[in-house]
Amino acid sequence: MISVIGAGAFGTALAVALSRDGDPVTLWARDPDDVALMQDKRENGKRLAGVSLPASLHVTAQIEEAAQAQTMLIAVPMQALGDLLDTPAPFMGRTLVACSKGVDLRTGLGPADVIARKVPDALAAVLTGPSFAIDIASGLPTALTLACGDEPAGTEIQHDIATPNLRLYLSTDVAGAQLGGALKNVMALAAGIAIGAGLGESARASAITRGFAEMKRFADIRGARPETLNGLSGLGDLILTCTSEKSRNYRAGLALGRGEPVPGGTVEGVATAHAVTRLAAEAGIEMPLTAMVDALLNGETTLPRAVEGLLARPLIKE
Ligand SMILES: NC(=O)C1=CN([C@@H]2O[C@H](COP(=O)(O)OP(=O)(O)OC[C@H]3O[C@@H](n4cnc5c(N)ncnc54)[C@H](OP(=O)(O)O)[C@@H]3O)[C@@H](O)[C@H]2O)C=CC1
Ligand SMILES: O=C(CO)COP(=O)(O)O
Repeated sequence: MISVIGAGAFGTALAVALSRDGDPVTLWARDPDDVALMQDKRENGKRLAGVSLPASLHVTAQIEEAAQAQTMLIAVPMQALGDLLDTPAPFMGRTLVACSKGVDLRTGLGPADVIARKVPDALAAVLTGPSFAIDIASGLPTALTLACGDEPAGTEIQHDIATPNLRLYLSTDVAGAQLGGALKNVMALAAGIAIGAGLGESARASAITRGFAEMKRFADIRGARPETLNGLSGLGDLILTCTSEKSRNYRAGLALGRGEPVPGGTVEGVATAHAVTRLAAEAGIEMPLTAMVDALLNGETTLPRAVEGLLARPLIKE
């Protein structure tokens, strides 16, 4: 049996997709009132309105019920993951599949690393790649990366989670998979800024391409394999998120570029830009786009100054 921890848009979408064919799935939400409403309406009106919850999907606010599953997909925002696992009992000895995309501000770790640190006896894996919650919930074809350091165990998880419309590719590069998903959100902010500020689609294409170079540079120093960044978890998700207004990170970038307030809610790239700017500086590598996004978000620069600074950088080899 599978359970999903966190009934946001993504957790709900995964739970719907995995239970659609009648398989029992438990979805855990922290708020009992939300759970009562979901049970009553058979819909998560707060986070994924318009999608019916299949009959075999059980919603609960009791973490012990979710812990009856051997495989638990954890889909809470990145900055909430560490706190959630501070009560490790329900998660011990389980297979924990991290679905968050980001870098933990406090530790600089990715989601699988946070799991490994907080629940050392669990088997940690990462599910990531190009996938809007609504696409998954609607049963549209989606291909994702399932990364697990233990290849035989990863193969089992891959087969447990895959559905006819949710195709999973296996990787053993956990570091690369979790970084691709985190860093592409920062680049989606940059791409949105370019369009929002009226810099044009050519500028956005440059931001995506040079952003990808930054992603690979950072991933390299964190021990990721280059081919992982070229796959679904890196390039695949970068393309999706930098080109679609369904992305919250891209929309936040659009707002920033237009000089409007950045919308609230789960915009993972904001904290990731901050964490990665610090980590890159400590490691002595250049990440100019990431640093620009972070500085703009923090009000440390203005858009004209940021663009001028990027264009005035020394001319280098590609
Ligand atoms: N939406 C998408 O298309 C995709 C999202 N993701 C990733 O999934 C993660 C979650 O995103 P998403 O589902 O969209 O976010 P949402 O904003 O839709 O929902 C966040 C959910 O997390 C819950 N939550 C927040 N803090 C805690 C906490 N401390 N303990 C328990 N639950 C908590 C919220 O509960 P409450 O309602 O009570 O506040 C809410 O149910 C992110 O890292 C995101 O990058 C990955 C792929 C696609
Ligand atoms: O990760 C996602 C798609 O793969 C969702 O992107 P946003 O968090 O920007 O909405």
